[in-house]
Amino acid sequence: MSEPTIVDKSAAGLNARQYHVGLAPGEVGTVALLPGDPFRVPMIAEFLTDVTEVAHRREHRTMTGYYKGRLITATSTGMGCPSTAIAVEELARVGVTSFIRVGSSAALQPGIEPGDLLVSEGSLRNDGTTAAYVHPGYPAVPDLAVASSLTQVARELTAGTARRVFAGINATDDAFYAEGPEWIAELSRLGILNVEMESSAMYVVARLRGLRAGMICACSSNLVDGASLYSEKNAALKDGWMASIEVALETAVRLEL
Ligand SMILES: O=P(O)(O)O[C@H]1O[C@H](CO)[C@@H](O)[C@H]1O
Ligand SMILES: O=c1cc[nH]c(=O)[nH]1
Repeated sequence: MSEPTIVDKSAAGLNARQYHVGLAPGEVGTVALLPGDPFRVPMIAEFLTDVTEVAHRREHRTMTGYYKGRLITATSTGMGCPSTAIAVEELARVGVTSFIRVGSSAALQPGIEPGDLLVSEGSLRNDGTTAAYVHPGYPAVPDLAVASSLTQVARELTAGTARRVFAGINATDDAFYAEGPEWIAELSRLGILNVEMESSAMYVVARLRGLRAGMICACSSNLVDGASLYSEKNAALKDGWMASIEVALETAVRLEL
């Protein structure tokens, strides 16, 4: 029997239109904002001029446009680490070098309200995707300059408003409905600020590929204060998303990402 010809995925399709995101080199800029939800990509486009919808395949919708003269790309990751890792890998192949996730996330410390802003200083990797890439002890961390700028800009843009800014370590979970009371209490006891489902994959893939990444989320609920996704205060989330998008765009401009 002849030897099998094993495909090397790290070499296949490098300069091609990418299989999942549907983008080709030259169609995007160097910085991408990454919301989870495809319906939030047009919310980012509201801040941009000369907007083009470049592609929409599966959960990955992409629009480009200009913010203060800088070409910005917005691509949705879908929910969870598997599709986020694919989006980061494929966006990197077509020219993106910096990623800022603008998401929603549940708070794990008391006193944080829906709509408040949460900047990530690192992620507890409770996901399966990054385990496929790296050793269990490998850290999932943002680019330090990006994280620090997100915090600084968020504080500046929210000064004098009711919206507050928190910075700290988040958790990245795989299973939204497996977050039971014991797990929530354990994360809170460890001082974890908030939980979401994508950042660990974005951070690990970005570090492995020599790229920059950061995350700013709007608080969607508070799992230790009884504010669930189904509570009335959730209306504040949309304003929080818009605020987080503006912070990410300003960061892209200031750091020339
Ligand atoms: O609103 P997005 O950015 O999707 O983020 C959060 O919302 C989803 C869960 O409701 C997960 O994707 C989680 O990370
Ligand atoms: O993982 C997540 C993300 C948002 N909200 C939650 O309750 N859990």
